[in-house]
Amino acid sequence: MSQQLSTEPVVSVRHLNHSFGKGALRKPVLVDVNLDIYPGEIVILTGPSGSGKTTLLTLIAALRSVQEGSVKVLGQELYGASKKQLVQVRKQIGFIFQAHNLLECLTAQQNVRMSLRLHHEMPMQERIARSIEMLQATGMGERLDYYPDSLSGGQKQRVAIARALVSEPQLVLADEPTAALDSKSGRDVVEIMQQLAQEQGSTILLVTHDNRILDIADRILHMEDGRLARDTALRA
Ligand SMILES: Nc1ncnc2c1ncn2[C@@H]1O[C@H](COP(=O)(O)OP(=O)(O)OP(=O)(O)O)[C@@H](O)[C@H]1O
Repeated sequence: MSQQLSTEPVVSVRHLNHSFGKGALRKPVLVDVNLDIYPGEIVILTGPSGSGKTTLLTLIAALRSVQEGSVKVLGQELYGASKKQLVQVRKQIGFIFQAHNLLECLTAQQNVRMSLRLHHEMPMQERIARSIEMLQATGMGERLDYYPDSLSGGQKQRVAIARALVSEPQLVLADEPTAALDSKSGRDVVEIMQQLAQEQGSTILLVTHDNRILDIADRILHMEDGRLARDTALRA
């Protein structure tokens, strides 16, 4: 990706090591991980269960502390960063998880609008308009006022995508977004993610076991035993 080499990476990881447990029970989970992800890339992180994918994703998400090495996200070094700095980074990331984490007491539209609550400068009318627009873009325009318990798994995941993307984050992190879905719904949700991210110029890092969606990636990173074993470019 020659044109990207001159661009600053959105995510840059150097010599990252991570362990769980202490003393004799200490278990290394990530071993000397190095990677760069550039603006606009869709990168899939795959590998066997227990290979460290979620641990790596949560470190990049500023959801756990970096023990050793460097993790730079959107220009901020996370090693040694303060709580305030970590919160600041998290605010700029869109999250999509397997368990969509929608608030059951809020409608689809209210769930999406929640994502804009930190945008104090944005008038309420605009927040509402953007939330509706994003739900329409994910094919949920007919169900704006539905509560999560009356939506199917695929529909909930579409709401979760709308919620993650409505603030136009530079970085979207997704952990098994299709795991709870049948193959058609799974394909649909990743295609929506791909299309919206392309329109917004967002970068996506997506952890999955789902071989049916690998082709949406620009690059596939394969983890084994805590190491990055392969880095395969699908599109130059
Ligand atoms: N909080 C924790 N405390 C102790 N060990 C943990 C913790 N979280 C994860 N582990 C261990 O770290 C290793 C890597 O876990 P991780 O969840 O990162 O793997 P994964 O590749 O995402 O797996 P899967 O595909 O099954 O989700 C596993 O052996 C797991 O048991």
